[in-house]
Amino acid sequence: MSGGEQKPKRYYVGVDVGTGSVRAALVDQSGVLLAFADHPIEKWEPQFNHHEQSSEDIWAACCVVTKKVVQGIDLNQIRGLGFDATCSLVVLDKEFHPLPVNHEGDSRRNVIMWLDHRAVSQVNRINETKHSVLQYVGGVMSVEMQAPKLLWLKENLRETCWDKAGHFFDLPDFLSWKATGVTARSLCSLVCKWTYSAEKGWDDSFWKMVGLEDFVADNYSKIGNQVLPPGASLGNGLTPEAARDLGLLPGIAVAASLIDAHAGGLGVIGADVRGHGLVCEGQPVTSRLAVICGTSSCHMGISKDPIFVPGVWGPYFSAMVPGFWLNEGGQSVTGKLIDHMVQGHAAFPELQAKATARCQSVYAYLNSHLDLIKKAQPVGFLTVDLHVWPDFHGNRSPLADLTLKGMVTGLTLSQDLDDLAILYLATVQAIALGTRFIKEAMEAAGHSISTLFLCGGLSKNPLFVQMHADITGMPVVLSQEVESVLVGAAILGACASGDFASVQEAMAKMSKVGKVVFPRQEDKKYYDKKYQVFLKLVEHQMEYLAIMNDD
Ligand SMILES: Nc1ncnc2c1ncn2[C@@H]1O[C@H](COP(=O)(O)OP(=O)(O)O)[C@@H](O)[C@H]1O
Ligand SMILES: O=C(CO)[C@H](O)[C@H](O)COP(=O)(O)O
Repeated sequence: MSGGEQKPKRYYVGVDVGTGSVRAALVDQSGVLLAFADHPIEKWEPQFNHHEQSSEDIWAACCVVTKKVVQGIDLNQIRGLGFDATCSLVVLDKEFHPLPVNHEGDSRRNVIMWLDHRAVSQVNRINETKHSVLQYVGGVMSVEMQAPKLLWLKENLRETCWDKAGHFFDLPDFLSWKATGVTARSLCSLVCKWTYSAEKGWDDSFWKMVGLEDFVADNYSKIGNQVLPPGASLGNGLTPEAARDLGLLPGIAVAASLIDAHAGGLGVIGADVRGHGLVCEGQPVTSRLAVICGTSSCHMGISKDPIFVPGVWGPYFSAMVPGFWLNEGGQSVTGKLIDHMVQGHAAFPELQAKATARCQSVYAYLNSHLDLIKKAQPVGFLTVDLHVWPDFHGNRSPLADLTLKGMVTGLTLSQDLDDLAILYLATVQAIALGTRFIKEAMEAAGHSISTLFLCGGLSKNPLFVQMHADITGMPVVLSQEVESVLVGAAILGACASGDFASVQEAMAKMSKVGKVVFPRQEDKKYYDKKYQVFLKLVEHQMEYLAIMNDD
């Protein structure tokens, strides 16, 4: 190439399937987002605790957003494609057609969503086995994982679904199959949600013990017997049919995928932090906790050696950063809880009208309203007598108890906008207190965490970010690209293309620090007291349960 000529640019497409929408981005080699698009996806809740989606609807949304972000680009410059998605369960028949996961027989609804809690009896029986694989999910399997859902299908939809099924995919693996025709699964999905071990493979005795011996008999062909590390290139890349659907060229590299939280982790955890005054600058990467906050929040901590944290998923080997063990704490509803509290309040129509009049989101309006009513005190002090326990959808970590319920104490007769704003604040604080609870459990087991790296939809909320800093007492790092989960998906595509030698190299080059939010040390005493009350709330809930169950 002569001196004046520029090297052709290299781009990657990342696709992120969240709970409520699909997003795509065109990303360059330094991790800058050049184009972004999103599209909503359908959700059904046919009965309480049953949550379903459609894999065809999700794929159609992936096509819409991908076509949008590559508009006007020379397609030859797109080198790789990476997918991440929620860890929902997709069911297809032997010819790869959708099968119903519901009593109504509606085959369009062929996805049991990650937050579906239908398989309570199944997960209780699985946990009673005390099988050794349970050590690698924090000691207790979650109802949100795949084994209980598979058992539910076998026990409840034998003829219409189970007997006809040919393929059970985690959603991220469904997407990579749809793009390439390759049925290999990502190590990430299988290790985190399906009890696969990166070192030992499937454990036949587990599946036999829980009543799913069918998988052993057919050598795991329905749930995956070919496993690849995230970022590995799949088959011959994008098929001509998928290329047509997505508006890309056939043959471009497609990566083995990641669960969405894990893609967020890749997108933020490896950034160069020099020059930001952060204590983690002189510490190993294991001092960083990535917190991916969307519909749910996931707390991703890595370690060189396995750490067993009761009630926190993992340790999972190489499920996020290759060569590292991962522990994944979580809160099942966070964004969804904030939306629920705000939208269910009597003053919501007034809030909506006022926010619309100012062309603001309801959250931006509430944040400025809190600033107006706080008087001389810091905003956070408005909840001195209002406390929330946030487990409206059970506790994922560190109590691993799906029977726990939400609690609010400090209600008055008021239902005005001030009341809504303060309840919203107490809910945001409860979620941050939950993060502190998880972080302390991880530290008690051997993690040493000094810095939070936040991403996901909730990281766009400055109040949410500041409360996480103040309540945990740690600085919160936000990425330069607010859509860090998409950077993580693009890192996968970049690795599959061969443009980077390793996931670590791509992480270091493509994730960048944006803003850092430091804790207000002067408020520490107040939040320590809120934390004390927070822990009392759950203690009291358990006491109520004991009283009511006492004959
Ligand atoms: N601009 C914003 N300001 C405040 N909160 C937001 C904003 N955008 C999204 N959220 C919150 O983030 C949540 C959705 O996050 P997102 O990462 O899009 O979810 P998912 O990946 O589960 O689809 C919503 O429930 C909402 O509470
Ligand atoms: O279990 C998870 C990750 O392991 C997530 O909670 C699940 O994938 C949903 O993610 P999101 O809240 O971003 O939609």
